[in-house]
Amino acid sequence: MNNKERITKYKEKVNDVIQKMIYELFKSQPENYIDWMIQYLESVRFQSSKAFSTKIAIEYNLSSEEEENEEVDELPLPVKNAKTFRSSVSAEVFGVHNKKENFIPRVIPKTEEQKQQILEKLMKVFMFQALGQHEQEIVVNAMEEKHYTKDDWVITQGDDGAELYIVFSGELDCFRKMKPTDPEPKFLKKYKPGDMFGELSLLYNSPRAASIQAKEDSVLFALDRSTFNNIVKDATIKKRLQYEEVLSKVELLQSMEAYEKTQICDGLKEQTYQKGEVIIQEGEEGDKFYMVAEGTLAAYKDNNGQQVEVLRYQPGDYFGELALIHKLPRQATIIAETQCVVVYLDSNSFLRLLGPVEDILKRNAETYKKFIQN
Ligand SMILES: Nc1ncnc2c1ncn2[C@@H]1O[C@@H]2COP(=O)(O)O[C@H]2[C@H]1O
Repeated sequence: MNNKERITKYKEKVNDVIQKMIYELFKSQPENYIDWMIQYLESVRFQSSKAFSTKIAIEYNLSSEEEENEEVDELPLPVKNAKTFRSSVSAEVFGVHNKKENFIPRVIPKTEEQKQQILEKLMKVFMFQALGQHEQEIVVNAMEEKHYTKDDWVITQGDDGAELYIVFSGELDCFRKMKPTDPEPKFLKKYKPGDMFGELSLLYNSPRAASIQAKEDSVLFALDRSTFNNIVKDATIKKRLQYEEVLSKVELLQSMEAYEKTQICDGLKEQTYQKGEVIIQEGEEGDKFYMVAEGTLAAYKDNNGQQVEVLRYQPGDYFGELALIHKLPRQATIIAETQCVVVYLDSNSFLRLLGPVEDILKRNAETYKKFIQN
């Protein structure tokens, strides 16, 4: 490429950003347009960094023609040509258009019994678990009961999304066309009572990434975009961004789909240990699976009263799976060698979310079979 061509290409790139910014600016007409533009450009910088694309990494639409033959599950930025599924992610993701101050939550009348039933289901969904009582009440009040008969489509891939759903009763199937040219969508998963879906387009202001059909008569509770935005969206995005980086270092999870990894992020809890603190004690019952986010740790086994070091862990490593897979007592004591940050899943979430890598876990566990008591 000669210098003239380079400048032309450069101009195109700069113009593209400026034109989009002006378009968004005129659309929202903020009073303080300088602050708005700074915020917008920061969001674009964040958006176009590689870190961002792997972090948001929720591209369930398709990208450019060159990639047309690949199954893409990352977010291609910026938006490309008309042959693709619509893939834009609005600046709303970054809070530019979020006007929280005017939020008046909707209230759909319900009996106390209905409220209790909704709350019960809500508390099984990770992203609602951390809510305070007042926020829980707002969400429960805003939920709308919806009935679908067998074969009804609840969500159609490519549509705009206005609600997320929690399954109260019934069963639904999730399908997705991986490429616009696919004749048939691929079956992805089933949804049963207590499951949640339809959150992606609310989180990232993107088109529906998959289609969902009732397999039998089903009752769902729908939460509107405005309540979702004001109560759970920021915390969920923050958590996903924060932990996707931690999970990206865990080799075990590399074969998992981006969407499955986001589900793990939602379920993670975090704990810090000081140097010398015991995270797991040999012989005890185990109910958590850990991944190392920061610091180093070591595993010791008791050998006639002597503690013998058998393994070391660093960021990206995991431990605590044996007790959960094989229902064994803890096979080693794990101690923090430095100050450590670990993220963990409880045993139910571990068994549910790590199903796709169970074989790898079992295979890897073979390597320390020699340490396991008969
Ligand atoms: N692999 C997947 N990729 C994208 N969406 C998925 C996947 N599995 C389940 N879904 C759900 O399907 C929903 C379709 O609507 P949304 O894009 O709003 O949110 C999506 C997710 O809740």
